Amino acid sequence: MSNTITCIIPAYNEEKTIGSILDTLKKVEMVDNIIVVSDGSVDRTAEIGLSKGVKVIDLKENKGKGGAMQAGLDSTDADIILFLDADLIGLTPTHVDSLLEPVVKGNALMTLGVFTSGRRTTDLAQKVAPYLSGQRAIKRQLLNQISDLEVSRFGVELALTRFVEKKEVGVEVVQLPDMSHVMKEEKLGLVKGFVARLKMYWEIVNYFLKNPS
Ligand SMILES: O=c1ccn([C@@H]2O[C@H](COP(=O)(O)OP(=O)(O)O)[C@@H](O)[C@H]2O)c(=O)[nH]1
Ligand SMILES: O=C(O)[C@@H](COP(=O)(O)O)O[C@H]1O[C@H](CO)[C@@H](O)[C@H](O)[C@H]1O
Repeated sequence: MSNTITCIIPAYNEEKTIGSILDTLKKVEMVDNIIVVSDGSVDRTAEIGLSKGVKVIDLKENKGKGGAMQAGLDSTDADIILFLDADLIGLTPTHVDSLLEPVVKGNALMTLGVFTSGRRTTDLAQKVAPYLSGQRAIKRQLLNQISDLEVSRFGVELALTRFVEKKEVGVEVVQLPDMSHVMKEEKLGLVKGFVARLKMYWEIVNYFLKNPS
């Protein structure tokens, strides 16, 4: 069976890291298309995406992570979607292959990537809450059944996780060695970063409160 694979990268002001992620992705044979969704970025994120020759959706207003992911989905009919964050450090083609293979081979409908042996802080966060990871490959047919991604903001990972749990769908957890991401406090400074972190937690809790079961 032939599977088309599109990688969607929601990106909000990620000019420092998006370029190297795209360089890595372009080396992966299995990936047919790459879409960067610049989520109201005010830096060079969209420009860098275009300079790397990938499709860029340049949202004029910030819709939140879930909204950016949905905008990417609306513009592709690929059978398998790979979601990656735009602030990854240490992404290699092997990581990408390991996220895709179980879904391509039909051994899982979704994979979930978890950082290991990267940096202590980011490893720990994913150990505590692996289901919040932004690195996943997932069959399109599943995504079509989830109606509220667009409005979920940072609740999007919870939305995906709860959906697959409810449907009792096969999920494979994939270890992503030596990978990390740039933390909010590193991107924005201690105070603004911490405020952004609280806002993210609030968006996750808010999604949970609105969707209690
Ligand atoms: O309003 C937003 C907030 C975040 N993101 C993207 O979603 C991913 C994960 O967000 P972030 O890096 O802030 O979360 P962290 O990985 O630090 O938890 C990154 O690619 C962000 O650029 C987005 O598209 N819109
Ligand atoms: O690991 C975490 O606790 C958070 C926050 O990361 P940082 O505080 O920026 O290191 O990041 C994850 O959770 C977000 C919300 O579900 C996801 O969108 C991110 O992709 C994921 O890395």
